[in-house]
Amino acid sequence: MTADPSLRTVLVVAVALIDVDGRVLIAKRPEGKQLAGLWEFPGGKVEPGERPEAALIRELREELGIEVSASCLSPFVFASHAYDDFHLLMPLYLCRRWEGTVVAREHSALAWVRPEKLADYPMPPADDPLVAWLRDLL
Ligand SMILES: Nc1nc2c([nH]c(=O)n2[C@H]2C[C@H](O)[C@@H](COP(=O)(O)OP(=O)(O)OP(=O)(O)O)O2)c(=O)[nH]1
Ligand SMILES: [Mg+2]
Repeated sequence: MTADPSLRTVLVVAVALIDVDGRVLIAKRPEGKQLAGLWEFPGGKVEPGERPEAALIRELREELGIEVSASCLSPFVFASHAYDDFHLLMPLYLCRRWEGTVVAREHSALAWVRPEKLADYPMPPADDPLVAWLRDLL
């Protein structure tokens, strides 16, 4: 029997960067990408053989131009969401410390948002439970 490739589980790591005022960074997905125009937590796919924290550190360098150390990444909650063509498994880390200033290298916009205001920004359906956890626990 052949496995249905459309049911593959994709591991994506993401982070809620939190600034000194308790605001969370979200980033707008650019045109041409899946889920374009929606706001997301920065991050991306874990490559084969890559540790999740290393993948997140790499993605934050590529996407935002900041340096984060693994010891500053706190595992928080995760999303498990069935999209039509794949199943998304996405741990969300918290991070309050980084080096450098965030720049939108791959996104069309960035926003620092109070947790209770995150629901005002359209995000992928997988993110709804994460937003609720941030609002309730931060
Ligand atoms: N980074 C991120 N991805 C999310 C979120 N919510 C959500 O459904 N996703 C989905 C969108 C994509 O299908 C997948 C992550 O893909 P991505 O486009 O960010 O991956 P990547 O940074 O490695 O970029 P690429 O090289 O594959 O283009 O996870 C979120 O909050 N943050
Ligand atoms: Mg990404």
